Amino acid sequence: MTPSAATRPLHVLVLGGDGIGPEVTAQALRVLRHMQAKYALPMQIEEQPYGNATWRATGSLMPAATHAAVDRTDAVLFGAVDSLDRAGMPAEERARGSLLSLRRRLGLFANLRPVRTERALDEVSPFKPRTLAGVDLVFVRELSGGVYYGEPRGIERDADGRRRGINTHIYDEDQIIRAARFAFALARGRRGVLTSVDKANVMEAGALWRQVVTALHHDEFRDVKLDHMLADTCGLMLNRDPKRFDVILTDNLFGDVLSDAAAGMAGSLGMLPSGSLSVPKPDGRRRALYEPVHGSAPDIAGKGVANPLAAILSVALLLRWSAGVEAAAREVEAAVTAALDAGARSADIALAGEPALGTEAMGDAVLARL
Ligand SMILES: NC(=O)c1ccc[n+]([C@@H]2O[C@H](COP(=O)([O-])OP(=O)(O)OC[C@H]3O[C@@H](n4cnc5c(N)ncnc54)[C@H](O)[C@@H]3O)[C@@H](O)[C@H]2O)c1
Ligand SMILES: CC(C)[C@H](C(=O)O)[C@@H](O)C(=O)O
Ligand SMILES: [Mg+2]
Repeated sequence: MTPSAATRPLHVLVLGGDGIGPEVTAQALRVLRHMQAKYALPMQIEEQPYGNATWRATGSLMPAATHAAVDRTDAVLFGAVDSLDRAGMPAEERARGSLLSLRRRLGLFANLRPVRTERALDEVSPFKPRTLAGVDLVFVRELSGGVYYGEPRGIERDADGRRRGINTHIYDEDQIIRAARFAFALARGRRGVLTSVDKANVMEAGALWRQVVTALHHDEFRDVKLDHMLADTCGLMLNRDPKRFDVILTDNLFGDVLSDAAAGMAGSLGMLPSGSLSVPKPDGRRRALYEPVHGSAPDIAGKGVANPLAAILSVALLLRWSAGVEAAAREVEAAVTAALDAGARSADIALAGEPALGTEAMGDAVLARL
């Protein structure tokens, strides 16, 4: 019999990955271990190698031991992948070890990307303080489908020998319902407003998306206010009137692009965390993966200057969604705010001429407040 989630320690698998991934994850892990001790959380933490350096050393992006750990874990704490630095890597290895196959293997479908603004960073953001004040939104990015996974895909030659790249954007209604139900329920527990974002005007999958979300709203969530918005308009509204948003439900590709675009509000991509969830397993737990929204940042990797706050805030999401300890999650978020209020700044969120802290010193600034 599967031990119940209440009796089995939460297994957390740490995969630092590439570039700044290991640097920011090291700070996130310090915070996780601190909170584990402080709240006496039943948690088993395991680190495993993953990424391009692992491939160079072992011939595998994700060696067998890492694969096995993925199969038994409840929650992955992930750093970043560099999917561009893979010259010479066989296509099967890329596919086998990719972040997309990891997400699929874990059954992740709901990618939460909260965007909050910090008053201390008003000057850093290109937006006006009056636009930023009170921004508190969360993307629910559908993570299992769309153009990321649709078949056929590939680069082929047409009859004239010209190459063409092919990707296919597909959503079935079960995928839409699953993500939408999650997003409606989330909105119900927040300010009760869901904005569903699609391109129903040009894409059949978008038209279906809109129909399915509308029907689900009618059948199960009439107490939530539903708005539909085209994805390009959403891009505009995110910088004109971001306060109008509470929960934004959207597909895999639009969610990827729009969440990076929203990072400007938070002052830096180095500020945005994310958490991705599966449907509940038989023991009641959802499998999950927590990672910063940003990537491996090759331009600053190895210098010890990356901002670890997105990774640390991803730990807050782990504490909330996988460990179920809301108080601990809030404490981490409050410690980040307090560190910023006290002037702690990594280079990406420092004003010109302002002294900047390195990655570890930013971790220290948060830990000092926990
Ligand atoms: N989930 C992921 O692992 C993930 C996400 C996005 C991109 N990527 C991969 O990362 C690689 C690089 O992509 P990119 O450069 O377009 O995007 P990126 O997110 O790595 O970096 C974009 C810009 O933001 C800066 N930045 C990002 N995170 C930062 C942090 N924590 N502190 C300070 N500055 C930070 C970088 O220095 C860079 O200037 C690519 O191979 C891409 O596929 C991975
Ligand atoms: C690295 C890449 C596959 C990934 C995505 O597009 O999902 C990244 O951009 C993200 O935002 O997590
Ligand atoms: Mg992205």
